[in-house]
Amino acid sequence: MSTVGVLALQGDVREHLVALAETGVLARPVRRPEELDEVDGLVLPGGESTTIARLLHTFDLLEPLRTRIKDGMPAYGSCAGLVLLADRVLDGRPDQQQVGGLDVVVRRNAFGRQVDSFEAELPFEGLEEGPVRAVFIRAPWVESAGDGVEVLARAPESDDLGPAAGRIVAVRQGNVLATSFHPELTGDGRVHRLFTDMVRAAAG
Ligand SMILES: NC(=O)CC[C@H](N)C(=O)O
Repeated sequence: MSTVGVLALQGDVREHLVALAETGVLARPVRRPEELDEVDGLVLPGGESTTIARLLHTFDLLEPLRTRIKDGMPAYGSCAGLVLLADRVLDGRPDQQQVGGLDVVVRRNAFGRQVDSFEAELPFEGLEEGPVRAVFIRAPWVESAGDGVEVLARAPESDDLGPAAGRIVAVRQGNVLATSFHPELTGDGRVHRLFTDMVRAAAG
């Protein structure tokens, strides 16, 4: 059975552990480098990306995590997790250290300037059985994505969203998956299943 970790330094860790376990993998929290060594994939949860980045450094996890992702370990970042996985961040702290791995530019708290939180039904590339109910909470959007990045979902083209309309909110680049929104909060397991399928495929 595959073991999938949730980075458990800050944020909504428990909700991801539950959503992962429902896909049939062994789900466990990761706080130490030895725990990172034992997982086949890792979720970076929502929370506060500046706090998580600082704790990654304090807990000696930043370099090992970068290395594992570079070596092909599947990683899934939701909201703050997307911010951490992006190679570049706009509106982050000037000294913020990125995990990186995803060739995108992300704008932090981007939707927050329009609407602090909102929900929407979004068509999601590769997921059957209809749109995903997406919950956005002070969410980032992907400002631009490199050629190797697949766009999986966009914000609705709604006038209410102003400049946020149509923005990229879900992406995949090889072993790295990320969403601006929080599928762990809706009970719809399809995004977590997509990720654990990536983990099983990588494990062979
Ligand atoms: N719900 C969230 O994860 C919010 C993300 C947060 N605004 C950040 O930039 O870290």
